[in-house]
Amino acid sequence: MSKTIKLPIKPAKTTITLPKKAATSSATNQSTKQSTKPTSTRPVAAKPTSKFVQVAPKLSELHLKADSLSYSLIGAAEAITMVLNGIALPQALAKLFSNSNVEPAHRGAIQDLSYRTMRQVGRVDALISAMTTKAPEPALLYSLLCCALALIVEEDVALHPYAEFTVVDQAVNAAAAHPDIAHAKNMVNALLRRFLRERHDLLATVMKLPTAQWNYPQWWIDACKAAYPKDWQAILTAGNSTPPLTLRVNQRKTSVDAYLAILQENGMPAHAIGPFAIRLEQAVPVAQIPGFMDGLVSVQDAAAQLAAPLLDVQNGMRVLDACAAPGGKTGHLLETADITLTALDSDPKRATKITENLSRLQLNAQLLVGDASKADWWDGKQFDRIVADVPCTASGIVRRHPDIRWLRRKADAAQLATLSSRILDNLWSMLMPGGKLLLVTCSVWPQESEAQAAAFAHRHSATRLPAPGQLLPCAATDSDHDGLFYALFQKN
Ligand SMILES: C[S@@+](CC[C@H](N)C(=O)[O-])C[C@H]1O[C@@H](n2cnc3c(N)ncnc32)[C@H](O)[C@@H]1O
Repeated sequence: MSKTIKLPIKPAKTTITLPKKAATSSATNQSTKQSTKPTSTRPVAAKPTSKFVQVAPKLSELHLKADSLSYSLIGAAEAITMVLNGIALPQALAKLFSNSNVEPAHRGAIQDLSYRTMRQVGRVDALISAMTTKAPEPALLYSLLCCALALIVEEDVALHPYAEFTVVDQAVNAAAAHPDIAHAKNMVNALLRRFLRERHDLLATVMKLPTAQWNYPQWWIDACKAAYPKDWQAILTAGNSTPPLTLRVNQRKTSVDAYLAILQENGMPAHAIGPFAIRLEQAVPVAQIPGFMDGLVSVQDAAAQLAAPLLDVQNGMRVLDACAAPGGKTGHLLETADITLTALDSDPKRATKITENLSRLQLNAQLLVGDASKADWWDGKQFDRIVADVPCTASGIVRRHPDIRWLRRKADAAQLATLSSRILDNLWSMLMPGGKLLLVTCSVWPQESEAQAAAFAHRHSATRLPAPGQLLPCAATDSDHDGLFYALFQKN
């Protein structure tokens, strides 16, 4: 059954596309006909930690105004360069912000630009390739071109957030301000102006490449087509959309109707999209969400909100949330019934997020750092209910993490499925007879989801209870959610 998520796991560190060819100013002046032959995008293994990452001047040391587009462009280019070196975008941004003391007020613009660029990497990479004869170097130069092109790549100029010539000027200023790429400011100017002159022809040429058309690596497009021959285009399209801000109402403190009224009073249009789910029409920082700090609501995708009701927890039960960080489902389970909950995660840093979330919700759980495929953390008392929100490729949440598709490798799904099957087998022995185990993934790859569930049920003669199965990512106005998989098992 195909329908749609869960929270981010750490993407594997290694696989992004780095340019094989670098730009030269003279190359940018070649005619479109000569140089716009479509070439495939260039997924190659990431280079080891680059010179840039180690020695680049801090953003704060560049002579740029922090509220200028040049500053955001070079900041985003630095983040994208880290992604090219295999670092996940959220970590890259966190590193950039702390290393360069970027003021909170200026982080949003860099973040938006970085995410926008990651959603367009396949296309802008093909455009750079079409306009150059060798890869722009250093990587920061390539990233700056990607960020600038991402702002002007739409054919429909009405969709551009800035005037095109402003983007060109600010990108040139950004290059000029950074000692590593100042030498290439004329090339930046030439390439971007050439794009503006020849946009139509250049786009018509590169859009023949699936990687440029869809903004995914070729292997990903092929895998999606093979798994979903009818739905692959809709799935890829949903993965390129900007996700909404969806809230989960804390039923211990308020109701959907009461909270919608609070939002209305605060001039924040929103509507219900699930039993506890509310979608805000306009995303805002969490600090601006009424009652967020008091635990009235949490941020959680609508599909992820299905876990707690599916697990059917009752007062007094012993419940294990086996891969719990940052605690989205932990919080929801505790909001649902008076249970004794153990929240386990193998990553100590991520586990601290569970504490933060539960303290905001004023709820309690036993927090453990440990490996769900082992039993060294277990007290030997079986659980009535277990959630196994296992580590996966996160292929169902690429709209929230547009870098994942470029960081993942084709073989990751099989490797993660092997780890998850060990976790599931181990957890099954910790479940009471008659108890229920919920398998969750935020993947759309069958080997991590339905094939995993079927093999597990077969190995353990487990009864499969009704569950949504594969929810495909969906970005419609009436139904908006990530791509999650749910299978529910009962121990006989
Ligand atoms: C998809 S996230 C969980 C999201 C969480 N359930 C929520 O709703 O907020 C998967 C989690 O599994 C954890 N993990 C990975 N391998 C693990 C293992 N062997 N044992 C326990 N946790 C693991 C990761 O650190 C990550 O936090």
